[in-house]
Amino acid sequence: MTEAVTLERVSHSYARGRERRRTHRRVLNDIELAVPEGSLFGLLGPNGAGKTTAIKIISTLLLPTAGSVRVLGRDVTRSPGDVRRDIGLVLGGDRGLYDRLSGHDNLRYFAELYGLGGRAGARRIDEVLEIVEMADHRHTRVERYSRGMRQRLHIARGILHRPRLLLLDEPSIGVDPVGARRLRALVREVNQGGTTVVLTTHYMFEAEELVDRLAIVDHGRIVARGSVDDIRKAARVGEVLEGPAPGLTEPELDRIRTHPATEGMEIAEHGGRQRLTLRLATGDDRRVQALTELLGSLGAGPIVRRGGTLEDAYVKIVQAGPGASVKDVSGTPA
Ligand SMILES: Nc1ncnc2c1ncn2[C@@H]1O[C@H](COP(=O)(O)OP(=O)(O)OP(=O)(O)O)[C@@H](O)[C@H]1O
Repeated sequence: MTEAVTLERVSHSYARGRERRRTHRRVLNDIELAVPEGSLFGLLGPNGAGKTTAIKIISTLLLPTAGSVRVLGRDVTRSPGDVRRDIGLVLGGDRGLYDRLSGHDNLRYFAELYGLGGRAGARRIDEVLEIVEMADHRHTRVERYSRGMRQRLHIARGILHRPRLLLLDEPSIGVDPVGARRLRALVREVNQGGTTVVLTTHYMFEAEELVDRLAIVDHGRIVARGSVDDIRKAARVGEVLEGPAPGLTEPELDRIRTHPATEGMEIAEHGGRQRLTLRLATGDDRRVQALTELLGSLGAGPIVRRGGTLEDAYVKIVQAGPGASVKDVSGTPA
């Protein structure tokens, strides 16, 4: 399988201060990453982990302090211009569009920058406006667009020149659930059209629904990588029991915590109500049944039994900290 992106021992430090007082802060540390061509790849991690920095390095906006980065077979340091022609970049936030121009005129401006003028350019603009379902709003000024519409226009701009690789930094941030669902469908469609996609997100269900491979970055290091299933298995998040558990006393919670079917227990407050999540130590139905009955007798319920989610795995991995070895949590190498 050919790789669309490979990072080998990539590190990056930002400089702070001036001249003799200058210090360097390392925010990426020996990153190894391989994104297969055609895949929809997720880069996940807590705030400040280094995801945007990695996206900026892949897109040639930043030079890595150390290591080698190849994008679609080219070295980003030696051939940044060639790399740029083949990639689309959509950074989060409100930057990058001209508010006073209509969606159509924004795209015309960017099309000309890409050397896509004339009839071919006009046809391509119509095409991408259809793809992102913005044709009806083409003549409306961008300042009147909702956040979801802006994000769709950003993606339209990102795919105008038919890039082989599309980089999306938090595409659905701040977009309402209906808009976010449309965005996910759009990203999937772009990927199914043959474009490799690398996206960052804080929404685990979004990653779970969209990506076929992912890497979790924490404090500038990769702490897990593989498919969603690999990560769930490697983090050993098996099944969980979950449900409301109002007013349990400490001794009652202890009985639940020390039950042989319980591996871990979390209590969360939702709207003033306690909710219990129990990671199961075993798939043995009789033991799980006994635990469910204990919960029922203590007034907890209704209790639901479900498989561990990517979010369960992510929380476990990130809480283990960057010191935890990659091999403890990662599946097959990404
Ligand atoms: N231009 C810069 N100069 C100095 N430090 C920076 C710069 N950009 C980012 N950083 C720092 O580098 C670290 C990594 O930032 P980065 O934006 O890559 O993280 P991130 O994983 O994308 O975070 P988030 O999820 O919050 O967007 C952070 O500590 C951030 O403060």
